Amino acid sequence: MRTIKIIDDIVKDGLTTIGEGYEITSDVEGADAILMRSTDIHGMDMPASIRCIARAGAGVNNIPHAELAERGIVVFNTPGANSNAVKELVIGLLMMGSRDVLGGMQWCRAHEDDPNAYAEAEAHKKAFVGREVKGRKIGVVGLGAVGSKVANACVDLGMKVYGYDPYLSVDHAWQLYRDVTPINDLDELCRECDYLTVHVPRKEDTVGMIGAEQLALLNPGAVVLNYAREDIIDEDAMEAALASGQVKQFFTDFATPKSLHMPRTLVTPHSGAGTVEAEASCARMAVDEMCDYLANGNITNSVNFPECHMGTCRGASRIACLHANVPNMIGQITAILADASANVQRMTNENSGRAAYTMFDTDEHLEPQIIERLRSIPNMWRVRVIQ
Ligand SMILES: NC(=O)c1ccc[n+]([C@@H]2O[C@H](COP(=O)([O-])OP(=O)(O)OC[C@H]3O[C@@H](n4cnc5c(N)ncnc54)[C@H](O)[C@@H]3O)[C@@H](O)[C@H]2O)c1
Ligand SMILES: O=C(O)[C@H](O)COP(=O)(O)O
Repeated sequence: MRTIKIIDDIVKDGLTTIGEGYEITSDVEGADAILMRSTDIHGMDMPASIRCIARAGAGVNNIPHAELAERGIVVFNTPGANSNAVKELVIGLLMMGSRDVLGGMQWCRAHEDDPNAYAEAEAHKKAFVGREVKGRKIGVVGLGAVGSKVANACVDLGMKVYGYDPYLSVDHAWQLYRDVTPINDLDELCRECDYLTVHVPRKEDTVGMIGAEQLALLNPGAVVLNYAREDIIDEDAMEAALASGQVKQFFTDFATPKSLHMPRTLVTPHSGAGTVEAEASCARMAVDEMCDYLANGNITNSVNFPECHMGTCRGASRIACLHANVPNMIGQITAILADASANVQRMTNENSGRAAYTMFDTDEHLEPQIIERLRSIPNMWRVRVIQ
């Protein structure tokens, strides 16, 4: 029986693909895997039993995945599974930023006991006149699963859409409408934008990437949206831009002590991915990735190990080696197997960044001392006997 510790609120619907042979445990100690969302687990005492962590969602800045790789723990996320939810909310807020919807509604509510409200509303409605997004310029920072959908939706709304993403994947490039103009320079993207929206992961080069300089390049009275992470946009710079009127309205998904007190800032409680559909599809994808890894050693959508697929084990045994991406690892592994006269049926090796993964099926079970020899290879992070 393999055990899974669930951290965070994972919807029941999303757990339906957990098959037989798995049980949910309340204790992380001794668990095989963790299924989680946004809880920050930096500094968590990670039990040696944990083999993988599946993050039901996109952002993994809450997980020390590089460090965990060296402990042989595979971290998964669920690319794209909540991107439509974020897109829909961002587009809704874009509309709110163009028309003072909230102000108008508040005015009406404030007049609920006024018998002349109907006539007064007619007289007052001029105060809530907005502008149309059609023909306006929007800059989209990050054109991944969310950004590409937002960019395309803005094209559909008749906006002039510009995108900045130096690491744009081929898949996302294929998904982008031709009307989205790529810009290779962030400042150039920001210049004269009426709207700016950020959709990048939180990492070293994205923290604070939108600062005073970038905000000053927007058209006066611009609307800015942050549905990525709280510190992609420098909060001090945003506060100053709101105070000066350079930014007319700021929408953010992050209720930081500062954002909650900034003028003309509408804060949502990290609800970008908050739809029943997105929660279920993230959880299902995370569960599938986790179960396939625990049962078969296959790796799909890991952020700290390469993709690796060998289907189910066809031999007597399947061994997975998680190790550093350095020369001569395969040489050392195969030398030990040759020494043991082990017949390898199938073998695969993949690498990405600092990590590599070697998996093989053998005709017979390997003796425990052979497994120990594999474990003792320098730079070997973990050896799993899967079957
Ligand atoms: N508010 C929410 O509930 C919510 C929901 C989903 C995602 N997010 C956040 O949004 C981020 C993006 O989500 P996604 O699903 O689109 O991820 P994604 O990985 O599909 O897309 C991220 C894109 O950012 C690009 N990028 C990376 N570094 C960049 C840089 N320095 N400059 C410009 N572009 C850069 C990548 O090339 C990629 O195309 C997530 O990492 C997460 O932090 C928030
Ligand atoms: O990165 C993500 O996918 C979002 O921020 C959603 O986070 P959540 O799973 O905590 O809603």
